[in-house]
Amino acid sequence: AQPGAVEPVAAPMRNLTWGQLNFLHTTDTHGWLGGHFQEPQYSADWGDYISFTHQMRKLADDKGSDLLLVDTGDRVEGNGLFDASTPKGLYQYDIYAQQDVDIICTGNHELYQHYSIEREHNTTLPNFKENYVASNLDYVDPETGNRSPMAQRFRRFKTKNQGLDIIAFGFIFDFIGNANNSAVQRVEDTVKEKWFLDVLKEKPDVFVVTGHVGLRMEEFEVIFKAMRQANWHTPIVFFGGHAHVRDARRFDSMSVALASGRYMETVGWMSVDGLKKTGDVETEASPTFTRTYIDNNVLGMYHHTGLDESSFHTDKGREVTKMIDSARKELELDRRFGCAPRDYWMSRARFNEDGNIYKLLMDEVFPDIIVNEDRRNESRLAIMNTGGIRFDIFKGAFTRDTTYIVSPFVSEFRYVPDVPYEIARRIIGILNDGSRIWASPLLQSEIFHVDNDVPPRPNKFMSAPEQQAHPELKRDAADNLVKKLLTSSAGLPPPEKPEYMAEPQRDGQTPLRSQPDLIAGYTTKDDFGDDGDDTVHEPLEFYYQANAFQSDINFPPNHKEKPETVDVVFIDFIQPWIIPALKFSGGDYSDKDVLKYMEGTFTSKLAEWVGENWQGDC
Ligand SMILES: O=c1ccn([C@@H]2O[C@H](COP(=O)(O)O)[C@@H](O)[C@H]2O)c(=O)[nH]1
Repeated sequence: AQPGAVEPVAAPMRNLTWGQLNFLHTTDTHGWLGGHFQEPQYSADWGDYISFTHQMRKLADDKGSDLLLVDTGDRVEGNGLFDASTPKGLYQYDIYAQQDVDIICTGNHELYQHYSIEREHNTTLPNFKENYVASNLDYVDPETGNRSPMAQRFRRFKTKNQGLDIIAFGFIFDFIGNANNSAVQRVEDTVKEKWFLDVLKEKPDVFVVTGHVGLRMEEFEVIFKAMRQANWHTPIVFFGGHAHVRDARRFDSMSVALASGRYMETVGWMSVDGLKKTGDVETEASPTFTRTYIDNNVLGMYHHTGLDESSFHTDKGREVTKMIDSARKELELDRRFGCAPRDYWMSRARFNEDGNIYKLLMDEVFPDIIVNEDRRNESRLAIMNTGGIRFDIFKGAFTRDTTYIVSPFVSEFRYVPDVPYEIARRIIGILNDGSRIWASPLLQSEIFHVDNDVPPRPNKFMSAPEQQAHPELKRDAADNLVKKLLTSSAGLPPPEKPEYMAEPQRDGQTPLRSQPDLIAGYTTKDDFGDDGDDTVHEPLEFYYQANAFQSDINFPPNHKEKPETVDVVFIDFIQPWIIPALKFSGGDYSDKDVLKYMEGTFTSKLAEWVGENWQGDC
């Protein structure tokens, strides 16, 4: 682990089950190759992971089984190691490439910016060559406009020890926010293509579908159905991501899926037994599957390899730890901007209570930072999406690294000037509407006048991915909130607590037992049961948060008086929802009415604010 990281403590552990074919899975690492400095249970770095995979491959060789490494994208954006350099990723791509990943695909974060698509194409692709699979993603040459597959559409190979015949795919969900030097083909169209249908006629021992796709998203369903229609008898193992959660899903008796969390907190383990090898007598495979979510720390890695501090680490692993350490120093990631006076949580505190990160932004940060000198005296509503915040703030040093961990995006603030307050006040309620208005075709044609075939995106995409993945039961609670928001006079969350804020939610998590030696962490419940986490944890609390939050700035001091008009200021990422929400509120606005509000990104403004306001000791 990195120097300065807090040491992990031993915790009650569950063992891994090995099979014929085994997988280690990372996803949504978002630049956290240095591990977590303030959370010991996730403190292993990419160098430790390299030592771990080396030792696990040795174990596989000894057992005569096979081990494959899979990564399902979103390797970039979310940590100083990637975001703090100019250009972004100056050190990250090289550090990441020290790992031998057998199957790797692309996430949406590799595609938001023109620049990161170029890096994916000219760096990650050559680094991983035939291991990189892009089943529904094309690269568009910025000079010629020519479109060609980002990488091969599928990969066929034999495993090292048993010669198992594998066909692997690499999908991305139907993402539409990509820069124009890439093109994502809809999954439902891809599975109808001749090349795909031809591959399904083959009879490998296993299909491995990697995808930057949440396990409960429709895209995996579509792929599964298309595959089973063409091929009834081959086991299929899916590896997904994007939702930032630990999850496992059973599609049928021969097909399962695994998702392995986020931010290098989790290394996913999947084992498959009962496979039939090509050439075996013509009987059907009757595979069995196991899954484990490994907490990313060296004590767990020692446990699973049966090694210790003196025998576990490899020269290469140590070398990569040094690469990370020196990159962090070059980037001055430990440079302290201020000291957070307490913890601020994204979902471990209620939306409107002290200690909630959005409350901190609404009440303290936005009124200070959302200022355009020429319009300083105008009343304004400043709106941002909760998903724009990516991580909690822990009490103590707030560093250059923390800035990017909390806010990695390059988003700026825009505004629509002089909007009648009667219209503007409704926006926040509509952004947080938990009903299905955003999916309604009527709304699309009658209110938004959308004449192309791209419907308004569901408004839950403004919230944090972890929450987007939460199951249906939250919808009713969200609907109740919306009713209150829409009828409340300011369009702000009403003063009384909506029902769902009253008690913490723990779906996806099962309380285990309360033991004094347990540390708080994931207690996952998936289609396999509730014994998936390798470390037995005390459950974390989870409170549902709104999609977007709002600060009323420079309002008349007497709260009963309302301004005639306000500037509607918002983070640029949510413009696709702000304009429809304005229309829905009765305002005839379009993208043409949107102007830049001020210089600087939210990220840079947050760092400045911390520097000016959190100058205590830590
Ligand atoms: O510029 C951006 C990009 C993304 N977001 C938020 O992130 C999620 C998507 O996160 P994944 O890591 O891809 O799952 C998106 O829904 C937004 O909530 C953002 O706010 N700004």
